Amino acid sequence: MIDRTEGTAAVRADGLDVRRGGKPVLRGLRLEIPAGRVCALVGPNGGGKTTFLETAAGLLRPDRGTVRLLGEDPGSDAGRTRLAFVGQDKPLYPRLTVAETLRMGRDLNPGWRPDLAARMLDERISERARVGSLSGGQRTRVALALALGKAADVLLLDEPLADLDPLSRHHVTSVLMSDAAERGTSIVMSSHVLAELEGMADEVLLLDHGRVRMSGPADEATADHRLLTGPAAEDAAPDLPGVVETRTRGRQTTLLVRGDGTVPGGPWQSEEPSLETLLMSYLRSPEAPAWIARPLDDTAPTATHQEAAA
Ligand SMILES: Nc1ncnc2c1ncn2[C@@H]1O[C@H](COP(=O)(O)OP(=O)(O)OP(=O)(O)O)[C@@H](O)[C@H]1O
Repeated sequence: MIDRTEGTAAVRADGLDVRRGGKPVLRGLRLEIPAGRVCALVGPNGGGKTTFLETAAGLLRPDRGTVRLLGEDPGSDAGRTRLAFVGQDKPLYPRLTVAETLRMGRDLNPGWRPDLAARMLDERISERARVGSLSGGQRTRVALALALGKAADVLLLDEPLADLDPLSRHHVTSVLMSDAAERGTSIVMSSHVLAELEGMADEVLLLDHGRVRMSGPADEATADHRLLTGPAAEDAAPDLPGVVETRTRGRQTTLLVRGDGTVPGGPWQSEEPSLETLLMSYLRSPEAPAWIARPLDDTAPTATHQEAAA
């Protein structure tokens, strides 16, 4: 494990406002992702996931508020050496071979670990192949190899699994999980494939309209909700506090309820929701109050990026 990351959040955003094309995209984001965790970043299209990752990677400057990676400004030299970012566009040099690309990674990164980079590749990606001749999924694997070889403390990955086949997805998620377990790497990865995040994510962060809808440990999130199933008859649904969503299909009604308390009994069955069910309910219920496990202390100062950097 990486001792120097203990006690400091992998990512902390405080009052983060980011505008793009003149429009507010992130709106006063306040959140903390603990170090050494695998965080699933989810949300609808346009919710602000890419903008958040690009800001956390130091590629976009906040209009207001701060973002810190392991306590560092991500735009500083110290911040840049501790993070690796893989965006959706994966800019690689098409004329270089895979071997030349990895040599470039070695030359640019003092802490380069060829063994870590090699884990992302397999015999189907020839080191002699030019990057421009690879498929989209193979290029993703090369971009991930560059990121992993950097041996960074925080990996920020924007939909890294999106163009991978099922075997490659399995390979890449195993390599990422091993890296998190062996080196204590903090990983924040966005994805739309909610089922795949189950069992992989320690933390969940749901962004919608540039605001936090859910933030905290995945197991706490599911344990703090109940899925109630019962008859669809009119007026049969129990009147409970904390209902996030009510759905009726055929003769059955399901309620997703916040809190592990009251179970109505009678014909109603109660179980803990899966992470996928929970996230789907929150995605379908934009009016439900946010679930935030660790609200940030309101007394913490909120400086602008420019103030903080000065
Ligand atoms: N380069 C840009 N210029 C102007 N507006 C942008 C730009 N990139 C993104 N936006 C806007 O910012 C908002 C958030 O986009 P963002 O890409 O961060 O969302 P996302 O959650 O990653 O979406 P997706 O799931 O589709 O990848 C959208 O309204 C989008 O139109």
